[in-house]
Amino acid sequence: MVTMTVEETWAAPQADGPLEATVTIPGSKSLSNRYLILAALGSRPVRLTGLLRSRDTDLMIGALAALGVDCRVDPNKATNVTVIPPAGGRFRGGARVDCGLAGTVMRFVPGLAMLADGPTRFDGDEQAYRRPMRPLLEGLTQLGARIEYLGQEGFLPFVLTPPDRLVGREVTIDSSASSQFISGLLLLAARADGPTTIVHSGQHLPSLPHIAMTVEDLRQAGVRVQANPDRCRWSVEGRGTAGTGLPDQVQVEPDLSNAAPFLGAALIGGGQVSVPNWPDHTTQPGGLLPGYLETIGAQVDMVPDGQGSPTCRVTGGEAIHGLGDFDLSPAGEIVPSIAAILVFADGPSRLHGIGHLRGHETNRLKALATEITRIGGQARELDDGLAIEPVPVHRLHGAVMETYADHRMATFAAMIGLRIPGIRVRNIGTTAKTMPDFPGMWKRMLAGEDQG
Ligand SMILES: O=C(O)C1=C[C@@H](OP(=O)(O)O)[C@@H](O)[C@H](O)C1
Ligand SMILES: C=C(OP(=O)(O)O)C(=O)O
Repeated sequence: MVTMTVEETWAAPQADGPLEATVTIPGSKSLSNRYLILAALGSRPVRLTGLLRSRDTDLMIGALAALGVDCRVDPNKATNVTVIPPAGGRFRGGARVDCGLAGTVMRFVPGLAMLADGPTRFDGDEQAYRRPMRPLLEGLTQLGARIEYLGQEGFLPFVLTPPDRLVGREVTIDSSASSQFISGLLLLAARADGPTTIVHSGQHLPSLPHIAMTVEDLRQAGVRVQANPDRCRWSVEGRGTAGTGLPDQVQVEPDLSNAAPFLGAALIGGGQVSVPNWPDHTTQPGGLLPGYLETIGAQVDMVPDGQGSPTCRVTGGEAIHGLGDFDLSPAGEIVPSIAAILVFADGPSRLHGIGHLRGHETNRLKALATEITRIGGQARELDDGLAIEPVPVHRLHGAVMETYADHRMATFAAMIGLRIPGIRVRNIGTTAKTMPDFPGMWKRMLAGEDQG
């Protein structure tokens, strides 16, 4: 294990007065990586604009390149990328795919490997070896794949050998550990010969907005999908080698989950933070954020912007309220940001429906309980979530906070540091998983520099 001195940690800046900032948020990780996959599954070049460029999307671009997809980055603007699928829609076998710690890469790219002309080897960060993979790989096995596990069964690393031909059929998996298993199968099903029906057999299904996002993006790519989330069934028209047909150019929405630390800062630090280009309609779970923040005590205004989408302006209120018993299963990925705000609440919160966060970048329930306790707060894991009790702010104190290679634990710690002096953060660079320059953006927000 690498140990770090205090000097190597990042001193989280405190808010020394009410915030007054406009922050432009880079493209959505989830949309960027879906569009990259959907473009690769098509038969014509697609130009993606406003694409997120961060570790997770660069890993996706690297994975596509390894499989024979030509991804051309605009030399004048790195967020514009043209994706050129391989001729005939057949991906290059014999590839090695590095998934890093990216759920979207490890759960979506094996689908592409089903259409390759040879086996593909999947590997990733050591920490990724603990992220669940088995239900996805069982689904792919039902579609004809052969999986050879190279480490622990059910986890990375593994080799996937594709079937000679991908034929649609009914596939049943338990997706309670991650919605990404269903999304990965849905994306691939667009290229099957004949229809595919995907059935979820488990009790709980997290992150339903992310599944709705996959369905909407497939439809945008001309693929017919019947979605019955209430019955846990999704059917996809298989378009065979005709593949998907995204428009020639697709603009990516800002990442609304990455907006959460900045908008949440207005509650913790006081004042106002605005995020421009807030989509009028979105499938991103971050679309639920304005409503959550209002419940917690913020004032939220959607300020019209004349021509484009409105600006979301969040103003911190007098008090921060606990959420009581609250189901966060639709928006698990923003739990660390919500939790950071709730540390300062005047009442308790019991966040439910998020047991699957134990299989995220790290065991987030354990990490959040540990880090809240470390600064003098009170939190404990629940079977399906996290309980946070109010503690007077003068009892909270500085500490060196761990981030567990988890970008959202790093932004969580930065949020805590807005109000508590002496917070230092280990490995702030881990935020590069989904945000290219979080420390710079945070500093500019605190300085009130307009990033709009
Ligand atoms: O499909 C996606 O883009 C995602 C789905 C969610 O995964 P889980 O269902 O595993 O939480 C989310 O947490 C993750 O950040 C991104
Ligand atoms: C869970 C997350 O990421 P991943 O796509 O790696 O699952 C996340 O970003 O919060």
